Amino acid sequence: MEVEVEATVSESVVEPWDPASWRERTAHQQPKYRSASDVQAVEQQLSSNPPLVFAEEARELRRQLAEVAEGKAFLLQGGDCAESFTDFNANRIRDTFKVLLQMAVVLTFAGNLPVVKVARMAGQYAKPRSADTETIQGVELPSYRGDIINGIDFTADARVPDPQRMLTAYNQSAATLNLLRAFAQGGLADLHQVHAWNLSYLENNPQRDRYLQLAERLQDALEFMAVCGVNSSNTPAIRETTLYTSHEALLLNYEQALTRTDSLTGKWYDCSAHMLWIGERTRQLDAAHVEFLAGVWNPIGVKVGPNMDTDELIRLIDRLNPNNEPGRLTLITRMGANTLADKLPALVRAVEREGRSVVWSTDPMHGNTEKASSGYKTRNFDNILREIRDFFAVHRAEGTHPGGIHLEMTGQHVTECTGGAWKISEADLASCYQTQCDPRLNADQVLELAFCISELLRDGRNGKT
Ligand SMILES: O=C[C@H](O)[C@H](O)COP(=O)(O)O
Ligand SMILES: C=C(OP(=O)(O)O)C(=O)O
Repeated sequence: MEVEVEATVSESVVEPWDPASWRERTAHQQPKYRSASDVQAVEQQLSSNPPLVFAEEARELRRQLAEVAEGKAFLLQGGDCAESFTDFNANRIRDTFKVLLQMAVVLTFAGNLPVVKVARMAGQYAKPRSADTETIQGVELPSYRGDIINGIDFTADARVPDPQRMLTAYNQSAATLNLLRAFAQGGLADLHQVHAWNLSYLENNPQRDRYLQLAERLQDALEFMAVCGVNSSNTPAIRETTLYTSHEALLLNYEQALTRTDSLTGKWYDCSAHMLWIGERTRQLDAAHVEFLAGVWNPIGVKVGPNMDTDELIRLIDRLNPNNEPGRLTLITRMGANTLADKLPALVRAVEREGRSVVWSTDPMHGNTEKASSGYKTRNFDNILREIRDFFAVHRAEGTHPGGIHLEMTGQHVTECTGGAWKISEADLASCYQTQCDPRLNADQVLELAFCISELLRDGRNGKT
C-alpha cells in the first residue's frame, strides 16, 4: 500500500523549495493509486479551485501562536480523529464547535489567558496507519486510511484508493469551514449564549454545577460590562470569535494542489487549512512531509513521540523554523502517561539551551491507546489526565510555558474512551462507538477535562507548581 519514493536529495543539499519538491523525497504513508492520469486530473481540478483559507488568516494565527510561545496565551486544538464523508452534517459540526468554545471559555476564565482556538476540522480526512493491511476473520485487506483516500467498509472495493475522494474532501471542507465561520461570526459564539448552551447540553452532566457557577460568574461580569456600556452590539469580542482550522498534512498530492503564492507577500501558503501538522510517522528529517511543510509559511506543528532525541529535535526545529520565528512551530508531544515525565525534561532543556522559540503543546491521546478485552481501541481518562498533569509539571519545573493541548474529541455522546465522571467501562464501549479510527473523548469527558486543565492553569497563575 505504501509507496516509498527513493530519496534522491541529501539533507545537506539546499535546493530551491517548490510545492512539488517533496516528490524527490521518500513519501511515507501515501496511497498507491491505480491510475496516475486520474490523480493528475484531480490535482489539476483542485489547483484551479479557490483556496479554502486566506494567507492573512494564517499569518494572524502565527501572530497569536507567537503570544502562546511567549507564555501570554494558551492553544486549544481539537476535533475528530478523522472526519467522515457519511457522518457529515450541520449538527455534528455545531456540536464540536460548541464544545470547543465551552472548553475555551472555561480555560480563558480560569487561566486568565487568551485561548487560541484551532479545530481539527474542515480537512482532517487522512490517517497514517501502523500496518498496511488489516485481517478480519482470515480476510486480509488494505487498511482504511481516511475518507480522502479509501472507504471504511471492509470490502476489497471500498479499500481501493480513489483520487476522486480528494474532491469530495475539498467540497466537504469548504462547506464545514463556511458553517464554522457562520457560527463564529453569526451569534452562536456570543458569550451571552453560554447559559443557553449548557441548559440542554449539560442536563445530566456531573460537572453541571461547577460549570453553572462559572457561567454565572461570567454572566455577572457581562452584566457589569453592559452597565458600563460594553455589550454584544458594540463589542465584537463579546459576540464573535475566531476558530482556525487544522489537519495533518498527510496526503501530499492534496496539500500541494492547495498550495498557492500569497498575492500580498509572494510567499507560499498551503491554503487547505490555517495550520498543518506533521505526524509522528512522517516526521523523518530528509523525507517528503518535512520537505513540504518546511516551504510553506503557515504555522505548523510536529508530533513528538517518546523516541525523539534531543539532537534530532533541534535539527527538526532548525529545518522547519530556520529563522527561529515565534509562532511558526508548535511541538505537540505525545509520549504516553508512563513515559512523558522521563522523556520530556531533556527535550525542553535542549530547546531552552539552544534558544529556540516553540509552542509546547500536549497530545495526551496518541501515547495512551490500548485495546480493551472486547477488541475496541480505547483510551482511559485517568491516563489522559495524568499525561496532561505531567506535561504541566515538567514545564513548571523547567520554567517554560505549558502552551497548549491537542485532543481527539467530539461534541457527540459517544463511548470510545473509558473513565471520566460517568465511569464509562470497557463493557460500555459497544453502546456508542462511532469513530472512524481512534477513540475520542466525548462531550462530557471534554468538559470535565477542561475543568481539570483550568485548575492547572490557575495554579500556574498563582505560582503553584
Ligand atoms: O490517529 C492516529 C493514527 O492514525 C492511528 O493511531 C493509527 O492507528 P493504527 O495503529 O490502528 O493504525
Ligand atoms: C495520527 C495522529 O497522531 P500521531 O501522528 O501523533 O500518531 C493524529 O493526531 O491524528
